[in-house]
Amino acid sequence: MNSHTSSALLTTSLGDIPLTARGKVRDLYAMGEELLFIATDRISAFDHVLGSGIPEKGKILTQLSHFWFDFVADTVPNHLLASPSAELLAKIAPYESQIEGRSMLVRRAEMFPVECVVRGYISGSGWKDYLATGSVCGIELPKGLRESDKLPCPIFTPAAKINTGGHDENISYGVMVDTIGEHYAAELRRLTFAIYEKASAHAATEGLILADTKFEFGLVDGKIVLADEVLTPDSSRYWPAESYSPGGAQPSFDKQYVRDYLESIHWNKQAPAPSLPDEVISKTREKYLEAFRLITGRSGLEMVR
Ligand SMILES: C[C@H](c1ccccc1)n1cc(-c2ncnc(N)c2C#N)cn1
Repeated sequence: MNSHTSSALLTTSLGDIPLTARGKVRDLYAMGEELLFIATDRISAFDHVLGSGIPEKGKILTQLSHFWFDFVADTVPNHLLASPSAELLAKIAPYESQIEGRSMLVRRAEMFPVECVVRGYISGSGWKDYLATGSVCGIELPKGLRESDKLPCPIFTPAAKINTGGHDENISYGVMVDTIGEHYAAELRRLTFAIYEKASAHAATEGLILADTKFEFGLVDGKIVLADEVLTPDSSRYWPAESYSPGGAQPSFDKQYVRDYLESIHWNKQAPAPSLPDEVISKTREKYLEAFRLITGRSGLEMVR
């Protein structure tokens, strides 16, 4: 059993810690006010979880989240548990070897039902909305933009979480205000821009364009905290600056080998997701490690925490 299958084997609980939420590539277990956030080695592409995992992907992305939580800690507090209870540590001890480095112990937060997306470049669903309406989330953009163009300034483009596992729905800031109130909407927008400014500047020093990213926030003891994973290649678009060329979709820093392979076999997206050749797996793992090294400045995958 390896880590991209282990969470499948821990489908409903980790010992007697019940599964509380399961995403395509992440699992969340809950014990009272303490949660265990596990990143698996599963990889998704074109909204499908593929038949092969990427060894250590969960660990690499978890260590990236730890790095970024620390990097922006003076801007926003986060949901990481400063001191997990002895009871929780005892409960997860039997699984430590499976989840070491790819799990975060976090505090239960009252999550805002909004994904806080910030875009420095026009791409993905933002590009589709721009083509259709000339705007994104009600924000009118200059005419004549090309796909992947850098925007005159970053834009805040929230999305409503769709629990059915479908695509989240881009909403206007006004709808966000109606949903969570003006105070929290304004504060989450401010924090989103502040974090993006710091993170994109750091990424740029390492030759990476942070094109866009998605944050999730919650309330712990009435205070806003940054939650979920943060600034990982799964929650962000990272592009290599050296090959940046607006006018079309940019190569994904981490998933391009997978995408190219799936295109090469003319995969019918209605069919079960295929497994990946060893070469695609190993090259993709190398890209995740490269992102880790560039962003953290660490040569190996020694744990941040
Ligand atoms: C979307 C995400 C998710 C993660 C893993 C698997 C499926 C979904 N999620 C995060 C929470 C959550 N709830 C309460 N407190 C928290 N600190 C967090 C966090 N992070 C609920 N869902």
